[in-house]
Amino acid sequence: MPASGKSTVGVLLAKRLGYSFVDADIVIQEKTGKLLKEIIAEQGTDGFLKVEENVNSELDVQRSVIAPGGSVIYGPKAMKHLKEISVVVYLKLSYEDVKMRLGDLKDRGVALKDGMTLKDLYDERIPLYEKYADITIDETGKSAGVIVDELRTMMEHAGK
Ligand SMILES: Nc1ncnc2c1ncn2[C@@H]1O[C@H](COP(=O)(O)OP(=O)(O)O)[C@@H](O)[C@H]1O
Ligand SMILES: O=C(O)C1=C[C@@H](OP(=O)(O)O)[C@@H](O)[C@H](O)C1
Ligand SMILES: [Mg+2]
Repeated sequence: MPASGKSTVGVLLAKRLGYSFVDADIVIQEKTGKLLKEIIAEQGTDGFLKVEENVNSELDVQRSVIAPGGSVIYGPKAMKHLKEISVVVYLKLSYEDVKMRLGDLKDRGVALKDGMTLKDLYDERIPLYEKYADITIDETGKSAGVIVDELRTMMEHAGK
């Protein structure tokens, strides 16, 4: 989910593992020369999702932690690619915690279709995150440091 801590936890994990860190949102911005919210304003949510799916499908990295945007989950081509090249981690967070962390949805550029509430988005996405996850971590009440420690232990057993 947006604001579940992918970028925060991802960079800490990369440092601990001695890996590179790739934030797919930054790659999108570099490739398009635009802010995410500008892409959404100009091309709509569906247009943004296509750009995001294409960029994530083309990620060609090794020994890296990748933090994609939460909406990457809507792109089957991107998710197939990420499943092939990586261990996919689902950072599980309650609706209340997501809402509290997110703040201004428009400013953050969440891929919210017209008329959809954050709760609708949460309910729509949960089955998708569950479907694609290789590893799931319940983040409730855990600091980023604790989550990184748990992830490192789980990764050792994931074998990819
Ligand atoms: N384990 C955590 N506990 C509390 N707040 C967190 C935790 N991990 C991240 N955050 C905060 O949540 C917000 C969103 O984090 P971010 O890494 O940008 O998420 P994402 O990349 O998944 O959208 C930030 O303000 C960050 O400091
Ligand atoms: O989940 C979403 O709809 C989105 C999450 C954002 O990334 P984070 O998940 O890093 O916040 C970003 O990709 C885009 O603004 C859409
Ligand atoms: Mg992020």
